[in-house]
Amino acid sequence: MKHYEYIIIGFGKGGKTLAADLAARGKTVAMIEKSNEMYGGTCINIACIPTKLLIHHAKKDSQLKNEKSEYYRSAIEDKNKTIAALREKNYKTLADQDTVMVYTAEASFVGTNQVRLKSTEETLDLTADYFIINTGSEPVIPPIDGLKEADHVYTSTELQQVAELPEKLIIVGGGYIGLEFAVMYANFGSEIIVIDSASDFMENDDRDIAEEVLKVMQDKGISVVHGSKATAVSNHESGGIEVTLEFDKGKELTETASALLLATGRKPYTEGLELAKAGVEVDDNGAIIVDDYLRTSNRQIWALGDVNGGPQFTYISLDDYRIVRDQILTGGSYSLAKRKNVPYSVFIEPVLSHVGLNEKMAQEQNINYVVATMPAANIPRTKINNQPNGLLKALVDPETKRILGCTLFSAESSEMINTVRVAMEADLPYTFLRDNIFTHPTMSEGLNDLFKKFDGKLA
Ligand SMILES: Cc1cc2nc3c(=O)[nH]c(=O)nc-3n(C[C@H](O)[C@H](O)[C@H](O)COP(=O)(O)OP(=O)(O)OC[C@H]3O[C@@H](n4cnc5c(N)ncnc54)[C@H](O)[C@@H]3O)c2cc1C
Ligand SMILES: NC(=O)c1ccc[n+]([C@@H]2O[C@H](COP(=O)([O-])OP(=O)(O)OC[C@H]3O[C@@H](n4cnc5c(N)ncnc54)[C@H](O)[C@@H]3O)[C@@H](O)[C@H]2O)c1
Repeated sequence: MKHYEYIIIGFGKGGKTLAADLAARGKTVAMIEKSNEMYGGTCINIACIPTKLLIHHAKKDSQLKNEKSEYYRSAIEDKNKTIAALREKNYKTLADQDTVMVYTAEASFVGTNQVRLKSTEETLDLTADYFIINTGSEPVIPPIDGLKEADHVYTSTELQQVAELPEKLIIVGGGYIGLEFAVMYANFGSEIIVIDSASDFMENDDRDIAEEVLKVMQDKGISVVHGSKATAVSNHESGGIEVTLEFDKGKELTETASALLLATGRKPYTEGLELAKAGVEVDDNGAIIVDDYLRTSNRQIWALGDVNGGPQFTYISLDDYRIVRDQILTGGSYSLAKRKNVPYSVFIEPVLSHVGLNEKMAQEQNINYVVATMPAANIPRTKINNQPNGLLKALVDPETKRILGCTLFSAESSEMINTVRVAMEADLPYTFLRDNIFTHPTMSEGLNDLFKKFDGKLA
């Protein structure tokens, strides 16, 4: 039976980065990926890269979109071409290493140090000294009557494969995927309804930010219904689908549409791994239980990325890699306990980015704060970009003058938020961003003005 020093299950961000590092040090590695359509993992094949490329295409000059169906089809074709090239590059990056073997097969544990690989051609057992599980997540499918029988019901992965632009799209779930797809398909020319079961739109965000986002979405013609669930779907005689929505505890409404997108969250993917045979425990949500060093209940096995139940972002899978790399290769001591201020960007229009606390969280945690807000339109660059929508907001600790959190709903906020995080991580006072030299005319210089607003508010 073939033996490796390391076996990595799943070609995700953390695992592939670790595999390359291990190979560079001459370690023997087996990378096991169950699908030849997924080399490089979720991000490059069905998530971040393809969706942001489609969002980019959707934003382009509307004159190009006279024939919106044709335009959409060509955007999907371009997306497919781009990710095929990325996939090949990712495959070669590992497969070309002398000490790495990429297996295209589904892995499951048969013992504490042994996995079984099943592909269409063969079944093969491998052993290793150490294992890294990096198998990602899968969509949560809500209980909706008629789902199995209805056509035109898609997850985000499936909808990206459909080259026909839906004339009208109902999106169940108003989280990251729901909002990004709503804006993207509205820009491609679809009519959009977003329904979410939460009682408030973007219920975890501050109301001023949520209201600003809602206003911008509605100005695009997107309808948002919160406190509502899809309870039943069926094929409609028009060729589309009929969706029954429940709202206000028991009231019902029927909508027809060309397609339905399910975007109600994602859960750790461990199906078929037979974790119990390796002594690896999972929690009630199906996430692999890990300690601060991402070690599972089997000390020879680590779990990285979405599968360990942490925040579901590619850059968190990469940060998980840093934790394991430190233990295996570089003798560092990075751990989950040291990870703070995880930022995020939701790629709507303008982009919504956040780091640290918002007012809601500060109040819930009884943390003293001073707040400042500023319309994005105050930033000169927005006159050039013609992107005046949005609101910037920051919280500062009145005692220490440190930044507690920041929400930027503005053009280019996905770049700006990283600057704010650096200031927070470096434990710099808010005056650092107030007085930092930013080039002009840029969106970043808006941070000077946002943080200047604290001057009169802080003793
Ligand atoms: C539509 C969408 C858009 C997103 N946009 C963003 C974004 O803009 N920015 C961002 O940071 N995050 C985004 N995310 C989240 C991000 O894609 C994930 O958090 C990230 O890709 C998870 O990476 P991972 O390392 O956990 O594993 P993955 O990249 O998910 O890799 C897991 C791999 O394991 C394989 N696998 C599973 N089981 C087995 C098995 N038994 N044997 C062999 N192989 C197996 C799978 O086929 C898969 O290739 C998005 C997600 C979605 C769905
Ligand atoms: N830009 C990014 O970084 C990005 C983009 C897309 C996805 N992602 C990642 O992918 C993950 C999954 O995204 P997502 O949008 O599926 O999940 P999510 O958790 O962000 O949002 C799910 C939404 O669905 C709603 N919901 C749940 N059940 C429902 C039901 N039965 N009916 C109606 N609404 C319901 C919830 O209230 C919530 O608002 C995210 O957690 C995120 O980490 C990140």
